[in-house]
Amino acid sequence: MNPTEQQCIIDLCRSILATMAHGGDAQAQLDALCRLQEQASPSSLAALMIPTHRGRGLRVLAAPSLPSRMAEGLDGLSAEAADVFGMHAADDQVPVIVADTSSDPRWLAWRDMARELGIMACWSMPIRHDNGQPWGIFALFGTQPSVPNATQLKLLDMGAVAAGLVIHRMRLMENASILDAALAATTDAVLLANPDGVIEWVNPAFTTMTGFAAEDIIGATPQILHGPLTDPEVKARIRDALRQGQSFRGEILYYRKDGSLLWNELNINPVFDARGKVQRFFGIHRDTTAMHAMREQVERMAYTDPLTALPNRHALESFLSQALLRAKQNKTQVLVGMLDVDDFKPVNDTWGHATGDALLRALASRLQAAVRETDLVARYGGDEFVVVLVDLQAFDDLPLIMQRIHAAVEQPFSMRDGVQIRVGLSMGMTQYPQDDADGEVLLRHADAALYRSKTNKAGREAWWEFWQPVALPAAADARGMNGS
Ligand SMILES: Nc1nc2c(ncn2[C@@H]2O[C@H](COP(=O)(O)OP(=O)(O)OP(=O)(O)O)[C@@H](O)[C@H]2O)c(=O)[nH]1
Repeated sequence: MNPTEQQCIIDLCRSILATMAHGGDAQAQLDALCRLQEQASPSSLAALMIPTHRGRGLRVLAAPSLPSRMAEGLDGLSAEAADVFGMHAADDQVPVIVADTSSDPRWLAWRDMARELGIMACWSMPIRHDNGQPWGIFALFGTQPSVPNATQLKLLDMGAVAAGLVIHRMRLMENASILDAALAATTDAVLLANPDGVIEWVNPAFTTMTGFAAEDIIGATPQILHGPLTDPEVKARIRDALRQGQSFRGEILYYRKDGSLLWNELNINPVFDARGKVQRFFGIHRDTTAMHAMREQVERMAYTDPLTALPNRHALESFLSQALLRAKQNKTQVLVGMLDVDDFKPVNDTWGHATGDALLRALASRLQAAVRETDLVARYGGDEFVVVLVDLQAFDDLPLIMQRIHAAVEQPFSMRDGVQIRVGLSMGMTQYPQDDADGEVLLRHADAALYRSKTNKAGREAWWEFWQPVALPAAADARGMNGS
């Protein structure tokens, strides 16, 4: 290669590098690469062609100097043409030189078209991806039959490599913009954090979901979303998983920017670099607040009596077993009282079921007001209620508590249309640990005591009855108490 040719290569190389370094529009760069080839090989026209979407034929990607008639003629060339240009050749970067399209047998099928378009020679160089897949071809069409000299071949080779880089960048940008569009369209919030958990990027749905704009949160860590009710155990699980470069999937309670609660189904995955080191964490957040509220409501309903809104029998059983456990630990006593309204049936019969319902509701709130917050009043069914009095050190306060409970029925119930209704109350009681340690047994004892109280309703001295293994007539006096 003589000094002039060497200089020519150096000049083109510099021009290619300048074009690449300039950045900007990929199409403009490809056009510039075509023009540089044309400068190096006068009386030739350059075209960059890439496979069609289905990969069978060819379409023109850049051909700034090609008359439109020629570009249209080349656009959509068949798979066979792509082969002739060397696109699928097994060897890497081997040019295909057709010195004379009118006599070369490889151009037989396009001879007429070539003559019509004035393509008399064609030098083409395949452009390949790292994985060997063909990305396209860089072709120079001569208006006269000709073969390239060594310099021209070298320049074509360099042009093809540079075009490959630009196409690669184009593909990356296309993929990135597809990804951007998908992330912008999803209703899931997406977050990208560095290995230290510092947030680097969030999508628009993240802002919609949390109220935090990108500028509020970029540079912070997801702890900005935590609050007093965020489960520390879940936080620790996330921390541990990420520290070990593992994924995390689970539900966490976050706080929106305005302080409102946000239940989130969280899916965090590490993104590794080529050496297997965590490079980023990719988090997808799905808002489960509505689902959570619904679940809580269903759970509440399962534990709540719909008429009085008191805890139901199910809730009573779990409360009682917990209360007994605590009482065992703290060596305190628990009292279980089963209450039944006296002569409630006539209320329904006289004033109607709706009035009966209203009375039960009013009685429920009076009973609830009569006990401490830590105690429990539950509706057991019909006109029956259960009180569980916890943390009793001794039974000294019992007369007072009983008085307060009975006070619930001492004032008449004011119903619609000025109707005043009075009812009585009966109660059967049992106590932990004296009578039993099992909640179910204690409830049975209280029921049995209530039954005895009801049986003696007409002639009884007290409105309540303690459970006794054997029915002793002076049960109340034996415990040193007097009923009202
Ligand atoms: N309004 C209303 N009535 C109910 C409800 N559940 C049960 N009852 C009625 O409550 C009454 C309870 O029956 P009892 O306890 O035998 O009737 P009682 O007149 O209170 O009899 P004693 O308890 O022996 O004084 C029945 O008439 C049931 O129909 C309810 O949710 N609403």
